[in-house]
Amino acid sequence: MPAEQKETPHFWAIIDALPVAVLYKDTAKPQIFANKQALLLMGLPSTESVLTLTDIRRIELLDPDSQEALSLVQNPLLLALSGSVLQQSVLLAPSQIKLQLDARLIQLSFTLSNSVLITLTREQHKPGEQLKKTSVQHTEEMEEALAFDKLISLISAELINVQPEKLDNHIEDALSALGEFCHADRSYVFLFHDDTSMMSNTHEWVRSGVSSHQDQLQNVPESALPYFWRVLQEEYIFAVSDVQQLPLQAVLEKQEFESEDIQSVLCAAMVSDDQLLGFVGCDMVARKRAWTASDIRRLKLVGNMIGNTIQNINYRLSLQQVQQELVQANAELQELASRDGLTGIANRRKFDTLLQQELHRSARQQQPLGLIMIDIDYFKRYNDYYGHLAGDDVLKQVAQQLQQVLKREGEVVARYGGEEFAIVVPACTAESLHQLLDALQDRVKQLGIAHQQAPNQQLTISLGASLIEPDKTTTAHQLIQLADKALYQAKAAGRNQAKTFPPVADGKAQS
Ligand SMILES: Nc1nc2c(ncn2[C@@H]2O[C@H](COP(=O)(O)OP(=O)(O)OP(=O)(O)O)[C@@H](O)[C@H]2O)c(=O)[nH]1
Repeated sequence: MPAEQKETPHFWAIIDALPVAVLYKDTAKPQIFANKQALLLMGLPSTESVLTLTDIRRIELLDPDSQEALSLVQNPLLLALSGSVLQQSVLLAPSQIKLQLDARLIQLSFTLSNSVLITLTREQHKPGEQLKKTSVQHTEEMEEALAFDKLISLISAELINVQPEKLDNHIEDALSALGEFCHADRSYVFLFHDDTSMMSNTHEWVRSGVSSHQDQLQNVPESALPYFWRVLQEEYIFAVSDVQQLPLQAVLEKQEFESEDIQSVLCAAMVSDDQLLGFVGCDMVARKRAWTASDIRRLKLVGNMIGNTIQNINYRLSLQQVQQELVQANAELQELASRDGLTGIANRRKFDTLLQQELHRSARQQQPLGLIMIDIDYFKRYNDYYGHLAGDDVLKQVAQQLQQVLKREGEVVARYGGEEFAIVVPACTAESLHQLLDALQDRVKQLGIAHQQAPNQQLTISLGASLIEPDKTTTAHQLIQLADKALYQAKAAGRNQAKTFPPVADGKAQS
C-alpha cells in the first residue's frame, strides 16, 4: 500500500488507546484501520494497523449457534465495511472467542464521506447456548447488492464488444440501474475534453418528475467548479451528503448545486489506463441522502465499466483509423510500384498482370484480344546524336501521345522495356486494331521530333500487332511472340510502319 494511503486519521491515537476493539474505515477510501485491541483480538501482528479487505476476508468467523463457518456473503465484517448497519454475535474460529459486533455509519464533520465504525466486544460463550442474532438491514441490502451486481455484470458483458453506435444505449441502461439502486433522482456521465479543462454532460438518467439540466451542462470550464475539480482529481470521489455542509471554498459548487435543486451529490472519476476520462455521478433532489459504502462501490463499478468501454472504443476507432491509413498507404505504394519511373505509364510488372487478366477474361467471354508492340526507330542513333537526356525526354513524349490515343475501356499502354511500348486491346476487332495502329503512328509523327540520323530526318515508330481469340490454353508468351514477330517484320520492311501477325485484313492492304 502506498505511503500516503497508510496515513492514519488524526484522531487515531484516541481510538488506538480505547480498551475496546475498533475497526474504522472512511467509505471513500480503501484502507481499514484496526486499533491495538482489535489486532490483539483477531490475532494479527500489532504493527499492521492498516488492513485491506483481503486481510479481513482471511479472518475466519463462525456462526456461534451452529459453529459453522460464515460464507463471504454472510460475513458481518465485510457487510459492515460495505456500509451495512448491524449488530451480530460471531465466533472467531481460531481462538473460539465470541464477539458482539456492532457496526455503525457515522458522518464526521471533517470528512465529505461517511465512516464505518465497528466495535468488537468480548462475550461469554456457553456452548449450546442459543444466541439471538439481531442483524438488521443486511438481508435486504444484500439482496439489492446482488441484484445490482447481476445487472451490472450483464451490462458489462454486453459492453465488451459493443459497437460505437450502441454505446449510448448501454450507458443509459447502466445509469438507470445506478439511479434506481442508489435511490437517486439523477445519474449521469460527464466526459472531459480540451485537455481535461472542460467537461460536458454526455448521458443522463432522471427519475420521473425530476428536471434535467443537461443542456446547460455542456462545455463547463474547470474554473466554473474549481473545488469539485480539485477533489475529484485528487481523491477520485466527490461525496457530499448535504450540499449545505460544503466548505466555504466550495462557494461556486454550492451555487451550481442549488440552482439544480441538488441536496446530496456523489461523483466517481472514470479512469482508464491512468487517464482521467470524466466522471459518473448521482444527485438527490427531493431529499438528502447519506451516501453509503455500497453507493460508492456501485458508482465506482459503473464508472470503471463505462470508462473502460469508452477507452476501448477510442482504441478500436484509432486502430481502425490506422488500418485505413495503412490500406491507403498500401494502395498508394501498389500504384507507385506499378508505374514506370520515367514515363509515368504502367510498367512491365503491371503489363504482365494486365495481359494475364485480359487473356483469361477474353478466353472466358470468347472475345478476341489484341496486343500491339511499339518500338522507336533508330533510337540508339538518337541517343548518340542528341544525348541520353534528350532520349529520355522523347520516351516521355511518345509515352504521353500513345496514352492519349487510347479511349476504350481496358486499353492500357505500358513501357515494355527500353524504348519499347506495349498496348493491350481487349474486345478488339480487325477494323478497330487497324484504326488504332494508324492513329498511334500518326500521333507520334505529329509530335514532329527531328531525328537527323534517321532516313526521313524525323522520329518515327514501328508497330507489330497480333489479334487472336484465346482459349484456356493460350499463354501470354504466345501472344507476345506473335506481336514481336509482327514488329520484326515492320522493322525489316523499312521501319515507320505497322504489321500484324498472323496477318489481319484491314480492307486496304495485307502484310
Ligand atoms: N535515353 C534513353 N535511352 C534508352 C533507354 N532505354 C533504352 N535506351 C536506348 O535505346 C536504344 C535501343 O537501341 P537498339 O535496340 O539498337 O534499337 P534502335 O537504335 O532503336 O534501332 P531499331 O530499333 O532497329 O530501329 C539503346 O541505345 C538504349 O541505350 C532510356 O531509358 N533512356
